[in-house]
Amino acid sequence: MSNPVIGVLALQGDVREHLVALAVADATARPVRRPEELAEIDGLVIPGGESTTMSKLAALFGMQEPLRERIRDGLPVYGTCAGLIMLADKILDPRSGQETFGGIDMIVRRNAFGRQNESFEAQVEIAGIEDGPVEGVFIRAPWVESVGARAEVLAEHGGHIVAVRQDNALATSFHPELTGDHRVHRLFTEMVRAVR
Ligand SMILES: NC(=O)CC[C@H](N)C(=O)O
Repeated sequence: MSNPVIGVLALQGDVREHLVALAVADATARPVRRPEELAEIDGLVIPGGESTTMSKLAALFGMQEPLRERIRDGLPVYGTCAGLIMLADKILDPRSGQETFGGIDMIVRRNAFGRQNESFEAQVEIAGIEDGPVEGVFIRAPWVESVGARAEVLAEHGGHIVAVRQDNALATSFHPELTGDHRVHRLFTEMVRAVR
C-alpha cells in the first residue's frame, strides 16, 4: 500500500523536524497552510511553537473553521506541545481571544512545566509503544489537567498527564520530533493508515 499523505500545519513552529520524522515513519509529508490543501491529506501534524501565535495565524489564513470541521469529521491529527494545546477543547489559562481547533475532550494548562529555562528531558512510557520509554523533550510544555470520558490517557510524567488519545486525535506535551526516535510518529502513521 502506498504511503499515507500527512500534512504538517506550517503556520508557525518546528515544521521541518516533523516533516523529517514523518518521512522516516513511512509517510509522504508536506507542509499545509491553506484550507484547500486540507483536501489533499490523510492526516495532519500540528507542531510545537506558540499556541497564541498559531491561533492568530490560523484565523488570518482562514484555517480555523475548515480545520476544526475536518477534525470533527475524523481527520487523524497529532499535536505536540503547542499542537496539544490547539487540540484541547478547553484551555485553563488562555490569552484573551486565543482559540483552539479542539478535538480532544480535555482541559490543558499552558506553560505548566515552567518557563523556557526550565525545559528538560525525561523518559516517558507511552501506552501502545513497545520497546521501552520514549525520550520526551519538554519545552515550556503544557500538561493536561483533566480528560473527559472519551479520551484515553497514554502517558504521565511527575503525576501529570502528558499524552492523550481520543479516536483519531493524538497529543503529547513533549516533542518526539527532536530526538531521532520516531516511534510516536510511527504510531500516528499507523492511526492514519487504519482509517484511510
Ligand atoms: N514548545 C512549545 O510548543 C511551547 C508551547 C507554548 N508554551 C504555548 O503555550 O503554546
